[in-house]
Order: sequence, then C-alpha cells, then structure tokens
Amino acid sequence: MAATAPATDPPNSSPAVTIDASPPPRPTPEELVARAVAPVKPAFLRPPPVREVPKEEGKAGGGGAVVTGEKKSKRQLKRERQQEKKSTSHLCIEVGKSGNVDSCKYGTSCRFSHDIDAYLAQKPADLEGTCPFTTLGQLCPYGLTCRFLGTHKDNLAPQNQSEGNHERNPLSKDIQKLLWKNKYKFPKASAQIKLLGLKDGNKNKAEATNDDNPDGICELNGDDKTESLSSIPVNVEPDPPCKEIDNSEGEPLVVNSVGVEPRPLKKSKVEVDETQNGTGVHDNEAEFEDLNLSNGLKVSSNNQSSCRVDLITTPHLREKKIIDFREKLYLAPLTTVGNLPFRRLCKTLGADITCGEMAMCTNLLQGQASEWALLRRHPSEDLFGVQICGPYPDTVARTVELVDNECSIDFIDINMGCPIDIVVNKGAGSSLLTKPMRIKSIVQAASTVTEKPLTVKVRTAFFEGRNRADSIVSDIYDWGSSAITIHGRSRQQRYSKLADWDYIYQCAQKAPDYLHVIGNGDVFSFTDWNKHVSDCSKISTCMIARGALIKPWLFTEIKEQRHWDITSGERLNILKDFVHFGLEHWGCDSKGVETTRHFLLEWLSYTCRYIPVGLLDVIPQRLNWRPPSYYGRDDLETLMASDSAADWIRISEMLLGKVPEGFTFAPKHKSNAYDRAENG
Ligand SMILES: Cc1cc2nc3c(=O)[nH]c(=O)nc-3n(C[C@H](O)[C@H](O)[C@H](O)COP(=O)(O)O)c2cc1C
Repeated sequence: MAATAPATDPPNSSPAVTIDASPPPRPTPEELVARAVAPVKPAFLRPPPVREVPKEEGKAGGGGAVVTGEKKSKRQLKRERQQEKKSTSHLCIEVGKSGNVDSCKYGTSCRFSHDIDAYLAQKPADLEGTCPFTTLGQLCPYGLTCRFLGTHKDNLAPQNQSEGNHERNPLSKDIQKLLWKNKYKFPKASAQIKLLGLKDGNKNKAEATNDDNPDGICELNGDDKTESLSSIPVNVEPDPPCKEIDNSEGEPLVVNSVGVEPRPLKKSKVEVDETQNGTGVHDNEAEFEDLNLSNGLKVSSNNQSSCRVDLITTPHLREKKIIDFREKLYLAPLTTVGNLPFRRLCKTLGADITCGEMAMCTNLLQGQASEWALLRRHPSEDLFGVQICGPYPDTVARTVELVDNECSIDFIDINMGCPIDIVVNKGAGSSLLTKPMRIKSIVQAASTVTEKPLTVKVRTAFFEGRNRADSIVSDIYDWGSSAITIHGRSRQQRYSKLADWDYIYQCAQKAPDYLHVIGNGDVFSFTDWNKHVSDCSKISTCMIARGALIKPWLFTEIKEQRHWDITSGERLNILKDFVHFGLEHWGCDSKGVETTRHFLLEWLSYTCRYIPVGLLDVIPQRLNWRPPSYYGRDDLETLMASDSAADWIRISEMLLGKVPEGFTFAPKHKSNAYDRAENG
C-alpha cells in the first residue's frame, strides 16, 4: 500500500535559520484528489506496514511472489511428479469417481493408484462447507477425491444432473481430431476469401487432406504457425469432457433476428497490404472465378455432409442478427481474470453482456483444448460473445466459421486493441490499427461467414498522438461490423493516463446510425457511467473492465444508481460465491481447489484496490487514485485493503483451507503497479 507522500527537504536548500517543529498541514481532500491520492479520512490513516523480505524471492509485499517452503529445481519437481503419480495420493480418476477398484479398464497396468484405503488414509481433511455438486442435488463427479466428501449424499444418481446447468461450448474429441489433422473444412471462409480476392493461406493444405501429419499439428500459412503464447496468461482449465456438441443448447436468448438496413454495395478494392509477406494481396484469378461463385457453389464437405455454400458477394444482403447494446452493462473481456466463474459472479451482480477471454485464432484452429476452454459459456450468460484475435483475414474468417458452427454464442468480437508484444509482433491486436486496409479485409471476410453479429474492439491508436479510431468508425459498419468498442487509450500509452473520452465522443459522432459505439476506459461508478451515456447520445453503452475487477458490485451500483458502502462481510460473501462457482467449474478435488485458489489470488490482486465508500472524504473513488495506507472499519476490511500477496493468501485460506506445502504465487497482471497493467 502506498504511503502518503512524505514531506522531504528540497535538495540543496540553504541551511535553515529557524526550526519549525510543527508538522506540515495535512493537504485538503481536494488537494489530495488533485494529486491523484485517495482522500481517506484522517481517522483511518496509518503508517505503511513494515514487511519482511522473504529470503527466496526478495520481496513479499506489493504483489511479489510468495514462497512457502523450500524452492525446488525443475528436475526435482518432475521426478517428484512422476513418483507422486504412482503414489497413493494419486488415485485413478475412474476408481475415485466410482469408489470401485474394478471400474478402471486398464486394471493393473493403470499408471495411477487403485488403493482406496491408502488414498483415504493420506487424504487431507475435508474443507469446510458443502460439495458444490451436492448443493445442486447432483452426484459429485469427483467422488472419493472430492475435498467435501463428507457432505456427499448416497441417494444421488448421475441422471440427476440438470441439463440446464451445464456449461456450454465444450470441444468434442471428433472436432478436435479434425482440427489436429487439418481436415476440418471451411467452405464459407474459403469462398469468401476467394471472392474478396484475398490470399487463402490454408487453401492447399485443405485440398490435400493432411494425412501425413503425424503430430496432428496443422500448419497455417499466412499466420503464426504453431504459436505458443506462453507469455500470455492462459487459463489452465481442464480439458472438456468428450461430449457431442449440441448446438441447440443455449441458443441466443435475447437476440432478435431481424434484417438490417442494406449497406451500399462496395466492390472489393485491390488490397494494399503494408507487410511484405504477401497475405492479403489482390488475386486477379480469384476475382475471375467470383462470377461463378457468386451464384452459389456446391462445395464437397469433409467433416460434415456435403453442404451448399451460400456465397455472399453482397454483404449488405445478408440477414444479420442484431444485438441492441444500448444501456446494457457490458463486462469487458479480461484475460485470466475474466474467467467463467468471475463472469458468472458478475451476472449475479447485474452485468448484462459478458465476453470470453481473448482466444488466439491459430490456437483455436489447431484444436488446442486450453484455448477452447476460453470459449466456455455458463448458462447464466444470456448475452455472450467470444473474443478472437488474429492478424490475417483468412485465419480470422476460418475461426469465425468454426466458432459459429461449433459454439453457442451471441456475437463474435475481434480484438484489434491488444497491446501485448507477442500479439503485436505477429501483426495482430493493436498493430492492426496501423493497417486500416487489413482491418477492412478481416472484417469483410469474417462478417460474411456468420449471421451472428461481428464486433471489433480497438484502442484510440497504436502510437500516442496519432489517433486512428475515428477513421475506422465511419466505414466499419459497411465492412460488416455491428459494433465497435473504443478503449480511449493508445497502445503506446497503456494505462499511464486517463482514457480520452472526448475523443471517444468524437468517434461516436462520426459513426453511422446503425453502428453501435461502445465506450471504454476508467468507468468506476454509476456517475461515470451516467456521464458517458448522457454526454454523447451516440454512445450505446460503456464497457467495464478494471472497475468490475476491483468492485464487481459496480454493476449493481449502476442498476440501482447508488454508491454502495459495502461491508467487509458482504464482500467476503461475494468472494465465497466466486469460490463456489470456481469449484463447480475447475473441480472440487485437490487440483480444482488449487486452480480455484490461483484464480482467486489473481483476482484479489485487484480487489485490494477498492477503498470503502465510508472511509473517503470525497466520493466516488476514481480508478487512478493511489491509496494511502489505511485501516478498515474492522479487521477483515483492513486485511482486504492489503496489497501484500501474503495477505491475499490468508484470505484464500479463509475460503479454501491451508495452501499446500511449497505453494507459490505471483500475480500475472501486477495490477497494483497502476501504470504497468499490461494486458488488453
Ligand atoms: C487484466 C486485464 C485483462 C485484459 N484482457 C483483455 C482481453 O482479453 N481482451 C481485450 O480486448 N481487452 C482486455 N483487457 C482490456 C480491457 O478490456 C479494457 O479495454 C481496458 O482495461 C480499459 O478499460 P478499464 O479502464 O475499464 O479497465 C484487459 C485488461 C485487464 C486489466
């Protein structure tokens, strides 16, 4: 926690003649606000806590890594993992689930233990609370390995599971295999790419069905091949169960299917690509063939039965479903922290629209389970979009076709604002803002392969001072986008200054009537939200990101038009709900408990920035205020204000029991460094 600025002697000041011992007068609340320091009432101020520096990592507080127990080498950890698999603590999943040693088809050759008695003898004591599945009246899929085993009921049968509660958008093994072998066909995307005269990086691969790819890795031309986004925080969600996809499940609940105003027909222009790699160049031959294609073409399909592809030469004729974004509370896509349990929590607190974490097109096209986990949708997410990110029209269009075919979603958002180096260096995310023609071809190609609304999310610009969003806003509707979200900062600026809402308003003024403009940046109270939607009638709504992370009840505040002086107990209940949703999603065995803890800790690195309403001399709190060190109104409120990872771990232990031996945690987003939050 930052301390209030100490009074320091000015450098090289001349020797003082008289010594005034009285402390400098405390700045007024208005002066503090002017210096972006939170005006906490003097009665609650305290000196910054002195923290011990941990021997191993060099820092404990301020979001640094916390290590409990000795640090081990990678090799040692691997050896231990292998030994552990065979140890009694690693009970075979099938045996654990059924409680029957004969249920595993691998019998004695199974790599995991079948010794139920030995497993139960070493299993840690149950956690406090009830099994989340028992609470739902369902049979717990984790059986003996559940950390709430004592609360299981005998009389529940598997069929007791309520279908309506199932998470949607699992990746079926069949589809994953097709993707691995590069045998999934994209007739709509290929045809549109051809029609637009763009290069189809996958054309040859798709035609020569790739049987000789022993690793099952598809190589994608024109894109970032077997990209590993190891530096991007990736959700470590479990592989989805092997299930048939049922697209009837979770059909859009609030989307009306109506035709939109015809867009003026635009002839596809010669594509001028700013990069040297050739993708996106005009292809005369393809344009020739367009004449035939425009009347519809029979395309033999691979994975599905043969289908007739309705080629859209005139995007304006397609009947697009539309979403009315106006005045709906939109929870931003948030890598890592915007996971399904968090979105579910925000739904309970008043969010209307939710969006999955950014998923990379290449990884989805390769059938990577961890990336597909980012597309999961909870049934409570009744207006739900997924966000994808890719640098080329062909890969983005194929991803849109794939997601449209296999997932239950209401809209697809393309991330053109991501500032992360690994994304930008591949030509995706905010680097697209330097390539307006590429934006055009991506949107044109992608929007015509789906009837679902396509939206884009941009920043003001790539470089500070060279705003670009306004030039895109006037055309993007004609290219095929239903909405544009504008985050009022450039890529270069990251979070260093306040979002430029005046520029967002200027962009909105330039938008055609049918385009929804969604403003984004620094919304942290109902008054912020009111101001933006009333200042500019062309703004449909505001997207809320860090505001929701720091105080997810912001949605309630906006709906109820009040500043909620929430108590620490009420905040703890919100954390409990998250933990409950987390255990349901990631599992209630030891692995699921620790995954839930991990994501809880990531989130707590944001929640500590909330300053209770009752402690402030000026309300509402602003996102850019630095908090002084302060006491809460009770011990829990004080603990919740701590920016020390050790204290976040203590909170996690109140909800999920003691951390295991050797537990480490370092927050991914380092949110407490206000100007360093890097993502998005
Ligand atoms: C932790 C974190 C993760 C983010 N992940 C994404 C993302 O996956 N996709 C995206 O478009 N923006 C992402 N963003 C950016 C936000 O959606 C939003 O545009 C930005 O934070 C500005 O809004 P705010 O001022 O309300 O926080 C992320 C932001 C944060 C802080």
